[in-house]
Amino acid sequence: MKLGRLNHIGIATPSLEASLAYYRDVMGAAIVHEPFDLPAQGVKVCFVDTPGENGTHGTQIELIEPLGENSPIHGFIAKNPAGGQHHMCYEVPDIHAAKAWFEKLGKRVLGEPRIGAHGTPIFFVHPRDMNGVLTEIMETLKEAH
Ligand SMILES: CC[C@@H](C(=O)O)C(=O)SCCNC(=O)CCNC(=O)[C@H](O)C(C)(C)COP(=O)(O)OP(=O)(O)OC[C@H]1O[C@@H](n2cnc3c(N)ncnc32)[C@H](O)[C@@H]1OP(=O)(O)O
Ligand SMILES: [Co+2]
Repeated sequence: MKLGRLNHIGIATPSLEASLAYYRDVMGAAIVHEPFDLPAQGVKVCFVDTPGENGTHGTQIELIEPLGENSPIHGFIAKNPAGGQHHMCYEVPDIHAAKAWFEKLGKRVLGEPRIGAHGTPIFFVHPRDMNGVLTEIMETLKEAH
């Protein structure tokens, strides 16, 4: 597998509202996206864009707040009540080929590929197998022509 673009950095937060105020007032970010619920992933999400090339956005900050009783980030927020850096997400051209690659290396893929916040398939690889970093793999969005 070849390392792809860093699509987003996931930041867990107990309050999306407070985190958005921080990125706007302290970091000078223009907040252009609305928060939305992703019940299938147990999180409420809002993206913050960083600047990219030619007026596009670059790597995004993905703010995630627990949603529902079984949120996968409940444990993280319990250990880190103020929130913090939670995962890093890299793009790949083919999600199934990427999953096979990590599994062949003996890495623990957490569940089957499912649709993530960008509408393309994602999966996670256990942080203890990835140098301490919870790693999200995301299939690159194929633009409509
Ligand atoms: C918005 C949708 C989507 C997208 O499209 O982008 C998302 O990003 S959703 C994001 C939230 N979803 C997930 O995180 C799903 C995958 N995560 C999991 O399955 C679990 O969180 C986990 C990684 C298996 C951890 O489970 P948990 O029960 O919270 O923790 P444990 O206590 O069992 O932890 C085991 C071990 O791992 C360390 N750990 C836990 N979380 C992290 C982390 N975010 N980064 C680094 N390390 C982490 C934890 O400290 C334990 O370490 P040891 O004690 O040394 O074993
Ligand atoms: Co993510």
